[in-house]
Amino acid sequence: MEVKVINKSKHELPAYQSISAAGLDLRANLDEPMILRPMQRTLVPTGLFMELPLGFEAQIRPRSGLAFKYGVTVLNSPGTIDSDYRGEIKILLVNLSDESFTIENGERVAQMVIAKHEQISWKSVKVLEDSERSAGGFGSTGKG
Ligand SMILES: O=c1ccn([C@H]2C[C@H](O)[C@@H](COP(=O)(O)OP(=O)(O)OP(=O)(O)O)O2)c(=O)[nH]1
Ligand SMILES: [Mg+2]
Repeated sequence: MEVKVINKSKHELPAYQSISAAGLDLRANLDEPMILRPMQRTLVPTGLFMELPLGFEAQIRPRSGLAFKYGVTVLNSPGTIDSDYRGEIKILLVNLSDESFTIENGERVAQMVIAKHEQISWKSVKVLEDSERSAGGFGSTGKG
């Protein structure tokens, strides 16, 4: 599927890093490195603008390596890019570690997965059909 994009960044368009990768790695588009102190959050610009077809969304997800090694993750994960959004794609990063993290220009700081989604219409009812689970949740099936 082709997606219209405007690339105002200093970098190449995001790419899949392997033949079957689900996510396109997104690069920080910065004039100078950004320092993210412990527990600090920031919006990282990408310089990318896109037009998703109706019925699709983009999800902004963390990169596991950054999360594991540095405690840096996407605060609103998965961030939602609506198909009618025409603004710059931004990445909401947070540093959950106890050390500062430097975001370099061009660093791949998150990944973007394009997904189909539905829009529903509500049908208000008085009763819902029962099920085996019924209202059980939040660990109701046990641990082991
Ligand atoms: O990680 C993100 C999340 C959102 N957005 C942009 C695209 C999205 O379509 C728009 C709105 O996002 P969302 O609906 O999550 O935020 P909101 O707080 O509900 O803002 P709004 O009232 O603008 O919908 O912001 C990003 O660039 N990055
Ligand atoms: Mg919203």
